[in-house]
Amino acid sequence: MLSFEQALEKLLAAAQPVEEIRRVPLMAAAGRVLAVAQHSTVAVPPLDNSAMDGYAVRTADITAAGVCLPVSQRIPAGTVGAELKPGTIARIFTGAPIPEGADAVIMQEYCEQGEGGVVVNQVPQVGQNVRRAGEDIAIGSEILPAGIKLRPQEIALAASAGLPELPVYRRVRVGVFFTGDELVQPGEPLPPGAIYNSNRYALRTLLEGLGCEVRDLGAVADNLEATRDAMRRAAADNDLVITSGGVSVGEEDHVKPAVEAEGKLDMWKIAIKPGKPLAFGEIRKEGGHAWFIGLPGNPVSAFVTCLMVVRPFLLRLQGLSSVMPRVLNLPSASVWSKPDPARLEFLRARIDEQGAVELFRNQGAAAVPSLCWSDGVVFNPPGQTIAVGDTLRFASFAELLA
Ligand SMILES: Nc1nc2c(c(=O)[nH]1)N[C@H]1C(S)=C(S)[C@@H](COP(=O)(O)OP(=O)(O)OC[C@H]3O[C@@H](n4cnc5c(N)ncnc54)[C@H](O)[C@@H]3O)O[C@H]1N2
Ligand code: MOO
Repeated sequence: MLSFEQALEKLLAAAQPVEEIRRVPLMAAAGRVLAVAQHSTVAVPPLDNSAMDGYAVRTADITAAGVCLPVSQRIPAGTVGAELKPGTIARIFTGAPIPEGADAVIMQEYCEQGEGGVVVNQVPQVGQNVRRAGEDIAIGSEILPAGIKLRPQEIALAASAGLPELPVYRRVRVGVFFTGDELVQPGEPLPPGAIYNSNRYALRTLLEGLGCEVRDLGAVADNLEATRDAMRRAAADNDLVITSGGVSVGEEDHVKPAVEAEGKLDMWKIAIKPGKPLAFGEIRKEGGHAWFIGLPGNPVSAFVTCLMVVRPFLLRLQGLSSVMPRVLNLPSASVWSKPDPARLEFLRARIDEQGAVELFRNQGAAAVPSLCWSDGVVFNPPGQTIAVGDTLRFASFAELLA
């Protein structure tokens, strides 16, 4: 058996970011992966400006509270004032540039109308309520590193530096299909011995959520010719082909022989639960190959291995530099007395209001409700029992599915 770390190491050693890079308008860049680091060609803010509505002053003119000074100009945001005459103050608004000669802004709450001017009821400090040019973004500085997924906040940062478009990696294309004579689609009647094809729905929505273009070939007849044909079609336009089922030791399935006939296959046993059997390989196509990953058929196994094993591989194809989920150390609210002696368990769990981890009672490899009830998974090392209060390593679905 491979350890979880060994399996990831092998996968990540194979994965390279897709080669094509395209420039897309900023508005279309959310959710994409930035291919080239970005630097700001402007300072933000561009000029020293006021953080408050009030009066721009020369601090030397106001050595005691109660001084009355004439207002020599008015500076709304979007305009640039003249040099501030000594012995005067300037009406100024939030975001407006500080006039030459002024070195502080007094909030209007500390000022009142006086005879022939404004009475200032505060002694200002130099720099008070002044936002310095470049204090948020220095000109020429790197604002976005390559290899990050662009969220609304990164789009905002690019916009504030005036960038109209960004270079992103092309979306990764994944072909999926499903074999198994027992599978029927939701909406169809369920004959004896049949089950609904839930993996199709799980994997397709999960992969789309991770930013992939998914080509879904649907259910494929359970014979070698149809499976080989589906492998070729799934590989043709795509970077990666994913199937579920037929990777264990049974003889009924055609996924393994189809991949062997159309490319190369490596059968792995990974010391994880759920999700021990996994097929990794490649399918030949014009000009190269598509990667192949065969997930186990059990619905929870397929879902969890897709998140824990396929996801890092996929993120690397997408061009992301950080591919492992953040793991938090949290106290357990549950007991776990029957750990697997040899495999790392991914236990479905949720976080209670105290921030403690509760384990779902049914950790079976087919129990889809465990995924819905949970907020994420606990990484439980082989043979480790759990008592209330023990520290658990937890990764959240909120992060794994985004
Ligand atoms: N003798 C052994 N038997 C099994 C072993 C083993 O080591 N020795 N491993 C077990 C483990 S672990 C898993 S996981 C499964 C994986 O089996 P396969 O990947 O070959 O999957 P199938 O046999 O095709 O299906 C397993 C299970 O999942 C259901 N299934 C399949 N596809 C779907 C789908 N699209 N949607 C919903 N459910 C699906 C299928 O009906 C079976 O119930 O093997 C164990 N056996
Ligand atoms: O470990 Mo299998 O993946 O039982 O479900």
